[in-house]
Amino acid sequence: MSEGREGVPGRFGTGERTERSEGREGVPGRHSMSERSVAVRARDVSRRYGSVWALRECSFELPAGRIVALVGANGAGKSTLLSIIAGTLAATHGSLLVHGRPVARGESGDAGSRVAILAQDKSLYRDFNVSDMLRFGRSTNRVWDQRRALSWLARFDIPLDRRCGRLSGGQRAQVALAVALGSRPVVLLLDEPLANLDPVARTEVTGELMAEAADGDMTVMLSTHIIAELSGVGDHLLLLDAGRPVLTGDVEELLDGHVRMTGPRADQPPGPGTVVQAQHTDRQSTFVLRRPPEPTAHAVVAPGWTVQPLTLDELILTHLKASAAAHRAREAAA
Ligand SMILES: Nc1ncnc2c1ncn2[C@@H]1O[C@H](COP(=O)(O)OP(=O)(O)OP(=O)(O)O)[C@@H](O)[C@H]1O
Repeated sequence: MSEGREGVPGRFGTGERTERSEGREGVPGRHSMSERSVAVRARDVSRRYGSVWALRECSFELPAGRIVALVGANGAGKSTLLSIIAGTLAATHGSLLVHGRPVARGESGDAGSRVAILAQDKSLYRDFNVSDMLRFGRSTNRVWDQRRALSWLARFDIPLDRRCGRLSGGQRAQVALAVALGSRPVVLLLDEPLANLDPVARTEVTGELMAEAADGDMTVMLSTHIIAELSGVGDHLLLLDAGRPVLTGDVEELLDGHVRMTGPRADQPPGPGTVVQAQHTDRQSTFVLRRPPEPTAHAVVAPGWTVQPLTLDELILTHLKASAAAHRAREAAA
């Protein structure tokens, strides 16, 4: 047999549901989720490799039944975080709950907290044909939904009798996804899985995944460092920079909660909110503001100032720049 398995499946922990939590990390969202709707809750999760901190004090909540885009530059800690959620890697500090249950390494799981991870190097058994891969999925998972796996493959015209080694990279990604979906995970983690798909297939796959998530109350978390790939992919965002979450929340709410204000040179913006970025010329100032949640605060626009919304790309890049500046300031102060 050639390669190792792809990220077939799951992991799971046992334990009790815990208290409702309010904690938020980085930049807060507008409301905290009820216990039932939280798929993943991380508290101060950190991971060190030797002297390198890949993740530092990550605290966040991810909603159930949604598509979460995990975004960050190369080396930001995305794969490390996904591996910790999957239970294939231990955190150095902190706690992580999947549907209220602690993630523990090496356990076979219960149905309430099954996590499937599709890693970047998703190798299938090259000598297996696609049907063999499904049989393999059935034999290695306590829960197996053959119909779901088959229907995914049919939707994307993947021939069942073709050996995996003879499939294109994109088709192999589809087989790996079918096997992962067949294990009926409550959380499906996709580590840059769409890289081999062409843009049309990528849009189709993410659309289908959204439908699967909505139907089955499954949470999908997919990582990418390509911001341009993001559009329409996720409805919830977790942005990592240098191992720390710098922005997390519902994409629409985040977009709604930020504005760019441009006007005459000023030290402070004319409206309320947290300044994420300030840029000045001799005559003009531009502020990106995170607005406070109160609706009344939205109305304030001073004479001579214009207020514009941000695109998702702009929102992400602005927060990444702000995070990098804060990082430099921390280092300078140390
Ligand atoms: N096994 C390891 N040993 C030592 N350092 C590691 C190891 N795995 C990851 N790192 C380091 O931890 C940090 C985070 O890596 P990680 O792979 O989680 O980032 P990533 O966001 O997934 O990156 P990419 O987008 O390039 O895949 C990086 O500085 C990386 O070099």
